[in-house]
Amino acid sequence: MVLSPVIGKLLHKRVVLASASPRRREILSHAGLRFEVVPSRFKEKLDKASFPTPYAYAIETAKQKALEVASRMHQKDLRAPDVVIGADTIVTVGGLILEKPVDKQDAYRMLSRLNGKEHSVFTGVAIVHCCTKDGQLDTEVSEFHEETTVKFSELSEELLWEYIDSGEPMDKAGGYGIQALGGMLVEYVHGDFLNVVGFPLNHFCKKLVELYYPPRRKDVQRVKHDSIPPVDTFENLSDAEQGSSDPAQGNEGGGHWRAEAGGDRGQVPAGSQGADSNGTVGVTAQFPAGLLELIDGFKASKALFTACKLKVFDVLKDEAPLKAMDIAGKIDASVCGTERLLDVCVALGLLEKADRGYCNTDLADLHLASDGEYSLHGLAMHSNDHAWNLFTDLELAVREGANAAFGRKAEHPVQSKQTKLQFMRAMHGLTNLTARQVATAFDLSRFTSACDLGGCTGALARALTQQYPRLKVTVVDLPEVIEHVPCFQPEGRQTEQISFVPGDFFKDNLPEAELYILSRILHEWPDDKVHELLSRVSGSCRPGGGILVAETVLEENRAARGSLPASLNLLVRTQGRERTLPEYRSLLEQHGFWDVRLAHAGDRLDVVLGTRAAPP
Ligand SMILES: O=c1[nH]cc([C@@H]2O[C@H](COP(=O)(O)OP(=O)(O)OP(=O)(O)O)[C@@H](O)[C@H]2O)c(=O)[nH]1
Repeated sequence: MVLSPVIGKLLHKRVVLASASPRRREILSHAGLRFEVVPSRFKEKLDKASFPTPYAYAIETAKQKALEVASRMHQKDLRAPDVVIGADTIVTVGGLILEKPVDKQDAYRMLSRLNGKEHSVFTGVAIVHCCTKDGQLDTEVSEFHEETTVKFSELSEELLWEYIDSGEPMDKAGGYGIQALGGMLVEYVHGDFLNVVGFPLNHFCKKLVELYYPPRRKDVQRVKHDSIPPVDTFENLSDAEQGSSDPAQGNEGGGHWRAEAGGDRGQVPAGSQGADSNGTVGVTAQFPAGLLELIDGFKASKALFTACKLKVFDVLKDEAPLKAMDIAGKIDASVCGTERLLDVCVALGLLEKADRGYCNTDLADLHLASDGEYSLHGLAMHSNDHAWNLFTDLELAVREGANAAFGRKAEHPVQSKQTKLQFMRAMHGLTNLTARQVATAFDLSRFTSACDLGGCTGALARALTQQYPRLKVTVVDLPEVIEHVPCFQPEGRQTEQISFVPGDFFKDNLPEAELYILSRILHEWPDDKVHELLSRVSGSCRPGGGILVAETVLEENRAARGSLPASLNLLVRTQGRERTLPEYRSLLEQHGFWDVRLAHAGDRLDVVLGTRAAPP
C-alpha cells in the first residue's frame, strides 16, 4: 500500500492521541495508525489577542493539549509515550475566532455569522516526540496548520434552528459538522475536507515524511532518476528509497532496521534490491507488513480475550504495578506463559511495563476490567466464547448466504441458558458506551412514555430517563433476560421511571407508549420479520407518536463506518443484515411512519427517528 511507509513509521511506537474528538480518532484509525486515546485536560483558554494569527493560536492550543498529556502520562509511571498528537480546530469569520458553542444561543450566533458567507477553518496540529532522560521528560515538538475555505448557502432562520435542535452543533468548532447534517449547509469547500472535520490527514502524512524521511544525498545518488523525486508528496516512499530516520533518536543516525513482530512497514525483503541494465538500483518489492498484520490479527484478539478471561486487567486494577511472577500466582498460570502474554498486551497498548512491573493502561482500566460502567469485558468474553466459534464458519456462511451456521453449530446466544448472562453483559457494556449519544441524538423531550423493545438490561432506558426527567420507559424483553436484570442495576440507582416487562415482542401485546425504541434489534432479522415487528409497533403507536431505531446505518455504497466486521458477525450469527437509510426509510414508511430522519450517535451507531402518521 502506497501510504503504509509513512504511517508505518509510527506502528512500532507507543502513540497517543491527546484528543476526545471521535472524528480525530476515526480519521487516524482509518489511516491505519495504532494509538491510544488520552483526552487532554488542557483548558482551551489562551488569550487569542496575544497571537499574531488565528492559526498560531490553534497550533499553540494543539501543542499545549499534547504536552499536558505527555507530562501527565510521564508523571503517572515515569514513562511517557513515544509520540503524542494534539490538534485544535477553529473557524474564523470577519476577524473573529469561533470555537465550540457553549449553548444553543451561542450556536445560533455562530451559524448566523457564517450564513451565506465564506469562512476559514484552521486546524493546528502538534506532534510531540517524547523521551525520558534521567527520569525527566524531554520533548521535541513538530507543528503545522492547515486552512480550508468553506462557504455556507443562504439559510433560513427555520433551517438554522432545526439544525441547532438536532444537537449536532454543540461539540463542533463553528457550530457545524460538515461530515453530517451540517454538510447540507455548505455550498463549497476549497481545500482539505478532513481538515474541517478536525484532522488534516494529508498534511499530517507529509509532515511524517519530512520527519522520518529527510532526503539523504547518498540515496539520491544511488538511485538514478530523471529528476529528484518531489519532497512534498508521500507517495511511493519506502525506507529503501528515501532513507530512514527517527526524530526521537536524532535525524543524523537514521536508517536503522527493526526486527519487531509484524516488521517495519518500509523494510524490504532480502534479495529484492538489484541493479537493472542501466545500472539503476531499484526496489522490486515492498515488505507487506500491513498484510502480515491482518493475517496475524486473530492472534492479537485472542491475546486480549485470554488476558480478559484470566482477569489480568482486574488483578492490575486492584493492585499495580506487579511483576509477572506475582500476576502468574494470582491468575493461576505459569510464569513464562504469563510473561509472554503480558508483553504482548504491552505491545498492543493494553498494559504498560516499567521496572516496578506491569500496570493497566487507562484504556484497560476503563474497558477491560470486568467491573465499571464502561466495561467491555463481557463483550470480549462473548467474542471469545461464541463469536470466535461462529466465525470459523464464515466460509460456509459466505458460500450459502445469510446465517449458514445458525442452528447447526450454535444456538442464538439469548436462547442458550449458559450464554444468556454473558450475552447480556456484552450488550450491557456496548449499550452503556453509546446510550447517552443515542438518547441525545434527537430532542425527545416531547415524549412522556417510551417502550424499549428488546431493551435488555435497561442501559438505554437509564440514559433516556437521566436525559428526560419526565419520561417513563418500559423495557420489554424475554422472560429469561428480564429475570437477570437485577444483576445489572447499579446500586442505589434504580429509578421509578423505568419498569421491566417480560414478553416476546413478536407475540405479546406491546405496552402503550408514545415512543417505541428498537435499538440494535432490526439488524438481527430478515425483511419479513422486520415487517412483522414494524407492523406490530405501528399498530400500537398513536398518530404523532414516534419510532426510534438505533443501528449502524450503511452508507449508500453499503460501506459501514468502522463496522464491516460487524456485518460479517450478522452473517454468521443471524439471518439479519445492516441496512442503508433509504432502506430504513422505506421500511418505516411502509408502516405509516413519516418524516424519517437520521442522526449519528458516535463512531458506530446511528439513530433513525420517524413519526406515526394519522391513518388515511
Ligand atoms: O465540520 C466539523 N467541524 C468541526 C468538528 C469537530 O469540532 C471539534 C473542534 O474542537 P476542538 O478542536 O477543541 O476538539 P475537541 O472536540 O474539544 O477535542 P480535544 O480533546 O482534541 O480538544 C473537533 O472534535 C472536530 O472534530 C466536526 O466534527 N466537524
